[in-house]
Amino acid sequence: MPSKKKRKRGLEKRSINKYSEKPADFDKLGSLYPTFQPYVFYSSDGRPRIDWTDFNATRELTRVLLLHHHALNWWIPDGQLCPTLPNRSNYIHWIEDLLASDIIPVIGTQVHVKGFDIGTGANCIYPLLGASLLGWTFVASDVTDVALECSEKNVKSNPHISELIEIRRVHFEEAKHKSESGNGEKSDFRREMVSGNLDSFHMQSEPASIELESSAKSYHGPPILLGVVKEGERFDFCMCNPPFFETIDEAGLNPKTACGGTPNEMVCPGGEQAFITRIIEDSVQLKQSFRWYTSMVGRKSNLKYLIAKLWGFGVTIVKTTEFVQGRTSRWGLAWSFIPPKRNTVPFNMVEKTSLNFSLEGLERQHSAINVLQSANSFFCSCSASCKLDVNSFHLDIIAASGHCDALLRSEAQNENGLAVWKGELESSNDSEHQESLLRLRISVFQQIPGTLLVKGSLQQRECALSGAFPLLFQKLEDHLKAEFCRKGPK
Ligand SMILES: C[S@@+](CC[C@H](N)C(=O)[O-])C[C@H]1O[C@@H](n2cnc3c(N)ncnc32)[C@H](O)[C@@H]1O
Repeated sequence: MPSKKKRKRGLEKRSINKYSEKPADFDKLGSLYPTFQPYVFYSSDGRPRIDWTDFNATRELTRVLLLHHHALNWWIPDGQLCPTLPNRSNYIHWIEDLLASDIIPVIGTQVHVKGFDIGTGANCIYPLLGASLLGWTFVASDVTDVALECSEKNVKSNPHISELIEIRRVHFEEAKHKSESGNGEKSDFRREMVSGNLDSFHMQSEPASIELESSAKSYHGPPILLGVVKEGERFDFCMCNPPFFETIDEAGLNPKTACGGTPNEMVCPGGEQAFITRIIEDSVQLKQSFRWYTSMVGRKSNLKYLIAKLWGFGVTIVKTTEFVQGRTSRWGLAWSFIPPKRNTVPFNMVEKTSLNFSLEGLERQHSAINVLQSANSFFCSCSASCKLDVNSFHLDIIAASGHCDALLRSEAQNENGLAVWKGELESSNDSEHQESLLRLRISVFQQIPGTLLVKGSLQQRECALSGAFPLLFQKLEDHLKAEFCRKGPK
């Protein structure tokens, strides 16, 4: 049963992901809901199926599942993005886990869990699930009239949770005014956009007059968090299923499914990389107004780019997860500016504590020791503490967040910097400081002549920086391959 009112913080029951194990039982749903029955047919093996390429079928399935499992009334107009519930539920449950882990402490005295859904869409799916399953309160933003009107309708048709959800229009003019009023914020959208003509907005071909220097792909669109979050507001988390694509052609809308999705929902200039980069940049300004900032990411290459960016901005923690649905993977990315709690419960920061790669095609004069020495200088360049053991062919590294930042941004410290950092690492007995250090071991083994295996192992999984391990190891791989591996036949 959905909760009737806001649940107090700490009284949250862990919810069950209804979609994690079994696929939907079309037979049962068809017999319970006559409006769904016409969409169910039986394949030659006798299994009940629906036609995933029929938008009406996927929308009706979503409608009956929300009604059946969550007692939610729901509808969207033709062509609007129809959410797949397993994937949306996974995201909600992941945030539930982040909040429950308590690694990032609660801010202020807020009694109820409060989330911000960036781009709630006509379907308003995250607030509806979060409020009905967990009693969370939400501010849900969007920019298009259809999304705002329809999400409002979806909220109102569920009176038992309607008081928990505020639908908030993103006003272009309001944020522009803020940026002109001298708070130093850059404005990158144009006056004609104030009219609210989002289609012309999406079609604008020139880049905006002020580009984001730091993003490879720049976002020029309506405000996202800055200018939408009100003065003094505090949130436990934000979440976002961003417009993933740069063009509607790129969206290519999976021919095997019909989940709708208009250009306004699926596309933004610069795609998800630019959109999430803007969320990150807004978070740098809003800092501790949110306990966790999160976003869904559609491409693994963007995930790597965004994580490196985050460390560069001095976040205290980065957490990722993979959401797998059928053959499609999406990733969850979370970060915070709040220092992690002392003596936190073990927290599953990375899936793998051991990674490896091979160095192939090595010249005869290059041995395992040369590779270890190169790894040693790689980590020393950022002033991490390194201990090379040439007898056992391994290198032990201890790095603080500043070292990880520097390595991920490829910035080495100067000699003075090295002394300060090393001194800090070696002299500190502070348990909190020790707990927040990343400890790695790099070992090198000969496999066959000309091929070495480099193995990296995380020595302490429960460390706030352990999320940096795969990224650092990837950087090391690039560094060693560039130095030792032959490019091709000479
Ligand atoms: C991919 S849809 C996600 C809809 C819904 N949250 C879901 O998961 O199905 C992206 C949504 O973001 C909205 N959007 C685009 N730019 C925005 C902005 N600057 N602020 C708020 N919403 C925005 C779009 O109108 C669209 O509804």
